Amino acid sequence: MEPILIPSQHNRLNIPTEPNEDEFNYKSDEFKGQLNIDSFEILSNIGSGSYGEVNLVKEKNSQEVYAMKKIFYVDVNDSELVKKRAFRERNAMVTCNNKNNKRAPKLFCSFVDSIEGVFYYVMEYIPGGDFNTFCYDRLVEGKKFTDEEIKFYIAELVCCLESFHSYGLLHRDVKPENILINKDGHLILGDFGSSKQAVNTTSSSGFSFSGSPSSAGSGSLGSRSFDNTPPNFSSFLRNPNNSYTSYIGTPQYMAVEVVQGVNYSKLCDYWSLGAILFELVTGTALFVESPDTTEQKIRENIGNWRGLLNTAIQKSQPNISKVAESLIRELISPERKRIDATGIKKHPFFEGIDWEGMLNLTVEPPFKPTIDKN
Ligand SMILES: Nc1ncnc2c1ncn2[C@@H]1O[C@H](COP(=O)(O)OP(=O)(O)OP(=O)(O)O)[C@@H](O)[C@H]1O
Repeated sequence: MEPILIPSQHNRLNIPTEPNEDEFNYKSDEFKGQLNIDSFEILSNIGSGSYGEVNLVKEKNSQEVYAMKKIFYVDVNDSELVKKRAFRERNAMVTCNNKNNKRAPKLFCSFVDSIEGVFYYVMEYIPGGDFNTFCYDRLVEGKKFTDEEIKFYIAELVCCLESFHSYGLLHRDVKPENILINKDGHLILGDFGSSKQAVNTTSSSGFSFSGSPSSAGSGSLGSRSFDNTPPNFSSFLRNPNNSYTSYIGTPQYMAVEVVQGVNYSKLCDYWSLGAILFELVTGTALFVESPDTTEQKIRENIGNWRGLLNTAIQKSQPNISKVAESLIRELISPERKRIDATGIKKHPFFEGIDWEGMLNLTVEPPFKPTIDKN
């Protein structure tokens, strides 16, 4: 299901009509090629989403292989919104690069072709496919995830989210399709088009933060604003006065506060994690009754989450352990009560887990993808 955005909410953002190439163009230290589409040979199509497509490409000089995402911004429904998403994505990836984040695809370069109206991102190719396909295949094979497997994958996602949030970024579209599997079987968080960066609006009293409209439009923002990580960042994200209200995400995984259009914080990503946990444990989606369930109905279901969660948990007995149920209820919960990474790590569901190893990607994944060498 595609992410939903309400354009009027995004028009607050002041983005130049023509994308500023200086702000969008980016080259990592390792990348020696040209910022030009002609420097790449397209090998195959890897995937496509609502805003563009991702191809496997080879840089002609170095013969290095990359995943290239292209996003078209002319002749599309809401060009300004698409541009805004493109800058957000670019900025979030640059931030992750600067922080040497191992849980995000590395961005080698980004550039814009203003004649064709396309944004390009040249990323590290993550070859194990997406987590949605992986889960779906398991379901079709009738192989349920074991508790140990679920523990591993949810812990990996906690590490992804914790690092992302630590830079002041909210992902806002956490769903299995946006999670990639690397060659070793570790999970990597992708698709930052819906992300939001808090802005350092230094005040006389030191750091203060707001969801200022300029956050998505500034090309260098990702690398600049969090060089001085605020001491009190997590409490900012919890503070309703400083949080966000844009309606964004993918219905089935959207937190109730996002659906209701009230203030939300990084905790919206942990609701999505709870919805994924429910799916891994039960093999069914929490707020979707059938493939015919409309987006409107899903939103209504999320509004009535308490009753639906109780019924869904009852229906899933005895397949759902008490400890898994407890973690689901800590995540699919009102925002003020929901736990974040700190709380999640202490939850008995994760008893015995090596969090240090998880963080460093040294815990062996339960599954290693077979990589097609061609
Ligand atoms: N770095 C990468 N390496 C390998 N595959 C990738 C990479 N980035 C994206 N993909 C594949 O391409 C698909 C589409 O990418 P992505 O989700 O970023 O596009 P999108 O248009 O923003 O999608 P959405 O509809 O979720 O907004 C992903 O589901 C994934 O399968």
